[in-house]
Amino acid sequence: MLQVWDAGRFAWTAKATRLLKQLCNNGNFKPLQQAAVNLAHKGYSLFVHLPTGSGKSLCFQLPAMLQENKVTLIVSPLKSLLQDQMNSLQRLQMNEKAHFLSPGNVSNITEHVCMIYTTPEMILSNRHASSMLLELLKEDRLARIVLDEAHCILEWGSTFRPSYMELARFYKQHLPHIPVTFLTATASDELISAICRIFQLDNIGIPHFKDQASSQSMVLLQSMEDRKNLKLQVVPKPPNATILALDIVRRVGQEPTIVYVLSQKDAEAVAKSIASVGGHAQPYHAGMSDSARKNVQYQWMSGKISIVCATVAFGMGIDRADVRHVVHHALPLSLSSYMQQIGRSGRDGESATCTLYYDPKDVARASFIASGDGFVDTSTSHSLRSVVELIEETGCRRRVLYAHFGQTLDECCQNCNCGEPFEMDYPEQEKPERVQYQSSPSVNYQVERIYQTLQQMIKRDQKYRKSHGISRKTIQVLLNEQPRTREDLQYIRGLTEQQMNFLEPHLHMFRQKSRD
Ligand SMILES: Nc1ncnc2c1ncn2[C@@H]1O[C@H](COP(=O)(O)OP(=O)(O)OP(=O)(O)O)[C@@H](O)[C@H]1O
Repeated sequence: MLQVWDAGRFAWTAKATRLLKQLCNNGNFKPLQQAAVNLAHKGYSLFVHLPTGSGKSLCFQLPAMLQENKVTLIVSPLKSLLQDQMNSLQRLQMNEKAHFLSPGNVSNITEHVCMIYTTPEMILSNRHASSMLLELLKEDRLARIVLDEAHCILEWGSTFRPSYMELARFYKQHLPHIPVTFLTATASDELISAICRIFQLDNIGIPHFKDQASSQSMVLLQSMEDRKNLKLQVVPKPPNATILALDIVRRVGQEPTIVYVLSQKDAEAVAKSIASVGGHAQPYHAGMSDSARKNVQYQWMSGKISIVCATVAFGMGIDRADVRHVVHHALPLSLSSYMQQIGRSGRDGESATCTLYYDPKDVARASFIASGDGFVDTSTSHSLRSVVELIEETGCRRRVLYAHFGQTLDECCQNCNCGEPFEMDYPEQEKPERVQYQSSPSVNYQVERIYQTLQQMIKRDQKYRKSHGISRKTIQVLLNEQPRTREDLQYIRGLTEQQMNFLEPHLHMFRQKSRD
């Protein structure tokens, strides 16, 4: 059914193709772009989960331009991202179609405007902006809400950007019949379900093209690229800041690098210690002035400095293809952030290295920062546990990472440092103690991983329904029994014929060795 949507057979196809040529330098549609346009034009809500650089912007720009006399509201977490979009529309001489909503620029929206770009804070805290939005709603001119970088809703919504969660409340209260498009390059199954729950949308799979569309029905369009050019490594974190700085410089040399840190203070401190050992580094974080941040970004983009020590805000929308290293100075707060951040490297297809420094002591600090208020809820601890699980993995890390996002990789990528001894060559007196892994209920992680992967597969496979899914309890039994054939499955209590059919090609999953 997806092929039907991802093709040109609709009344608006000719106009959409003309607009595409204008927007993309005579290009042709990339995979799933046409499906996004067609489904949006029909009135469905969408969750577009595509890799960075795959052309997600077109998935909302084009439907916005197709709808006459209506306006699409695009909400993005960073002003710099909004500015980039405005600049590229300007280059295409299409800037009259877009309006950048800021405190000094709420009125003067001309009749040519079909896209209003803004931040969540602007809608929620600027009285003029919210009443303008409600006015558009009253006049039936609000076509759609687009939430760019949708993973921020959960990852930031409960901590340092509460306006993301408030936006969901605003939506439910005032705009529940307006279709939404969520865009992100990283989304786990859990994130997608949580967003459906928060926005009260039904994830309906791929609809039949004759179905009656509804804004409450959300269609998930996703594909993930297996970025084999990224070498994933986890190394123990030297206990001393100078030795750590030296180690970073030794690894990255003069090559374009982003070092992700957990706090603004860390960004300053790490940049300083890298600079003190000869690296060309500068900090980048939200506590700096706009001009200071722009200056660092410029220096880095133009090659004047090679290393940016940054908080999570850096990277989104930074379009530099030749980043050779992403270094995690501390734990990423979730696998979605990790995926998003490593995805900034090697976008030119050349090899790049993603190095995560791990000290078990960092887990407590990361939980504290992730919780915002020091209160660690289950979703925060679950996200962090998945990160620790990836670090602890003795097999292929890429496999674990992709499984979290519902994708099965059959073989080790041969490009992660799995199986390597977890030791480094530090000066004798500074040598960190061998990292003691915290004992963890790995079997449960394994169950969860397989459960998420199977859930994802069942959703994609039209032969099966949700009810054919396998419970966590049964997965645990299957892990214990390790069935090899369809016949073996018949001895597992409670499995239906359909479940056995579904499981049969995936029995290898239950033979992965548990690490308890
Ligand atoms: N169909 C197409 N043909 C040619 N170029 C395209 C097409 N779609 C998008 N592009 C171009 O690809 C580039 C990346 O597009 P875009 O910024 O929308 O990607 P993205 O998926 O939003 O990436 P990110 O996750 O990094 O924000 C842009 O320069 C855009 O003009």
